Amino acid sequence: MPSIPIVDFEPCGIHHSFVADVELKAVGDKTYEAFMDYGFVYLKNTGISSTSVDELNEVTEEFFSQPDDVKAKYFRKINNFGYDAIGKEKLVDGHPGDYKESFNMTCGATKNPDIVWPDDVVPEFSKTAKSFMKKCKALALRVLDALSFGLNLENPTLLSTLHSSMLETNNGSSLRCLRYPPILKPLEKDQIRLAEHTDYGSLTLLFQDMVGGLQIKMRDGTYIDAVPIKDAILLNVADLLQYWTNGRLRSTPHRILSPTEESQKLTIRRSVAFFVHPSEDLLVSRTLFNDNLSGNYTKLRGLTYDQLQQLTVGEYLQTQFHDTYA
Ligand SMILES: O=C(O)CCC(=O)C(=O)O
Ligand SMILES: [Fe+2]
Repeated sequence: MPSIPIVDFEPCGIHHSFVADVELKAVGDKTYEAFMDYGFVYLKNTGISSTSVDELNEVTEEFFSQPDDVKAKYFRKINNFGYDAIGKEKLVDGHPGDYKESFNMTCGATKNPDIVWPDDVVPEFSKTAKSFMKKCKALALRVLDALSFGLNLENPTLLSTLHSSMLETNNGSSLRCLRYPPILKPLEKDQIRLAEHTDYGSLTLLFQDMVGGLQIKMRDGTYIDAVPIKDAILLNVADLLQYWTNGRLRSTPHRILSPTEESQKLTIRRSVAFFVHPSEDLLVSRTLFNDNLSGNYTKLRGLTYDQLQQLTVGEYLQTQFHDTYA
C-alpha cells in the first residue's frame, strides 16, 4: 500500500536564520520526488510548533462556538475574508455544499481597513492569526527555495521571489481555519465533509489534527489516507504550480468523506490550511520551463489554453472563487 512520504525538514526549518544551499538541495530533492507521484509530503521539524497551531485553534474554536447570528456578522463578503457557514462552499456542481465551517483570511486583506476581524467576540483573534501567517510565510519561502533546487531551476531564488509578496495586498495567499462539526443527523444526499478538489494556487501547508479522514487520489484513481502524524505538517502542490512546472509536480485531488461509525461522527475535526499564492500581477503564462505546453495542456480548471494565456494570477483566482461559492 503506497503512503505519503515523510521528509525531515529540520535542516531548513524556520528556526534557522540561514540555510546552506546543500541543505536546501537535499530536502528539495526529496520533496520533489514526493511531489511527482503523490503531490503531497509530510514535513517534520519545520520550526512551526504544534503549540502555535493549538493556540490558533483555540481562538478560532471560541469564534466557532458563538451562536449563528453572531457568526453571521462576520460572513465572508470582500477580499475572500471572513466566515463561511456549513454548506457554503460547493466544490462539486449539483452536489450540496461541504459539511464544514471555516474562517478565511486573505493575508493581504489584513491591510484593508474595511475588513472586520471578530476581535470584539474573541479578543486575541487577529493577533494570533497574523502571527501564524508570518510563520507560514517564512516556511513557504523556505519550501520554495528547497523546491527550486529540487527542480534544478537555473535561478535558485526564482520561486521564492515570485511569491515574496505573500502577506502584501497584491497577493492572494490566505489562511483558512476549518472546523468539521459533529454529524448529529443524516446529511443530505452526496453531502460529505470536504468534496474532492484540487487547490488553486502554488502550494498548501496543512496542519490537521489527529482525527483523520483526509484522503488523496492516486493516479490510478484509488484513494490513500493522509493519516495524521503528530507534529508533522502536510504540504501539497496546487494547480498553478502543477501548470508552471508543466506537470512535473502533481496537484492531487483530495477529499474528506463523512465518517460512518457513530463515535467518529460525533468527533469534531479541525484543520488549518495556508494557501500559498504567487503575486497577483504575474501572468499565468509565465511557466518555469520552456517545454511547449500547448500540445499536452490539460485544462486548468475549465479554462482553455488560450483563455489562460491572457490572465494574470489575480484574474485566474477570481474565476475560481466565482465557481465555487454560491
Ligand atoms: O481540512 C483538511 O484537512 C483539508 C482542507 C482542504 O483541503 C482545503 O481547504 O483546501
Ligand atoms: Fe484542499
